[in-house]
Amino acid sequence: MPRFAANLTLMFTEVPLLERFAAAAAAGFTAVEMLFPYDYAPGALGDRLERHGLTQALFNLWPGDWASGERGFAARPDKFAELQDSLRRALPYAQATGAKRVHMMAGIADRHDIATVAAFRKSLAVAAHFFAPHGIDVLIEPINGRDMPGYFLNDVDFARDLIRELQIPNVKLQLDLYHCQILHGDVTMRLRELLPIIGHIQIASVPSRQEPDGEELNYPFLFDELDRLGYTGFVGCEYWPRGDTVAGLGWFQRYARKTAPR
Ligand SMILES: O=C(O)C(=O)[C@@H](O)CO
Ligand SMILES: [Mg+2]
Repeated sequence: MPRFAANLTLMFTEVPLLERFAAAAAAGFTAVEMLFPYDYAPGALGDRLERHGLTQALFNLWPGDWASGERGFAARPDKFAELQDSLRRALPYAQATGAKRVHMMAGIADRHDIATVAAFRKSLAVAAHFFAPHGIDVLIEPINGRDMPGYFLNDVDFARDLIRELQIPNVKLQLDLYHCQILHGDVTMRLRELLPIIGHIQIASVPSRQEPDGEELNYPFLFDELDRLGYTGFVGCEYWPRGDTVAGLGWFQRYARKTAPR
């Protein structure tokens, strides 16, 4: 059975972020993820995880000024200092939460430019080297251009080829099935092919990016497929609830932890 992680940036927004840990545990989740933890003290997050018996599956490196359009630095030759700073900034959060994977965003950049590709390769090598002693994987995620116009990493095959070519053991693919379906389709065959390099999976319905309980993708089939493939990682629920988060968890009932959290 897949191990689901509630995305606390998108889910349980009925309450402030630090209270979402309790809400996720009460709903039967055993793991959580979030986009950016940097507004909170690392210890405060670690404390909530411990208190509610939760595992932190993932968080993102600091992406720069999101409001002004920044979406990470990894493919930005002009932002290498910021990329290095984002690694140092993430480490205390990984240590306090026990997260074993971080998502490194590529940034807004042209993927067909030699300099941006070179910067991305360099950033991956540097980040992987930085996190390897801590047992942390660096993930890259192809994101569709409708949601994130101009984003560098907008092709699953490009990410696959790069990961295979680099052969850095702690560089892996974050396969968000929502983006994969919009970008390419053929999700099941991609899961089968990419399993050896997948470090994290995320889900949402397509096209609404809401509960994974209808529309284009047949999630019960895909969850069973993950079992058939022997996927042991996490599945991040990165979707916008249609309304109340708990009311929308009908799809999750067969996977929820039944015993009360600590
Ligand atoms: O947009 C997504 O999909 C993500 O997983 C985020 O980490 C980046 O916005
Ligand atoms: Mg995602």
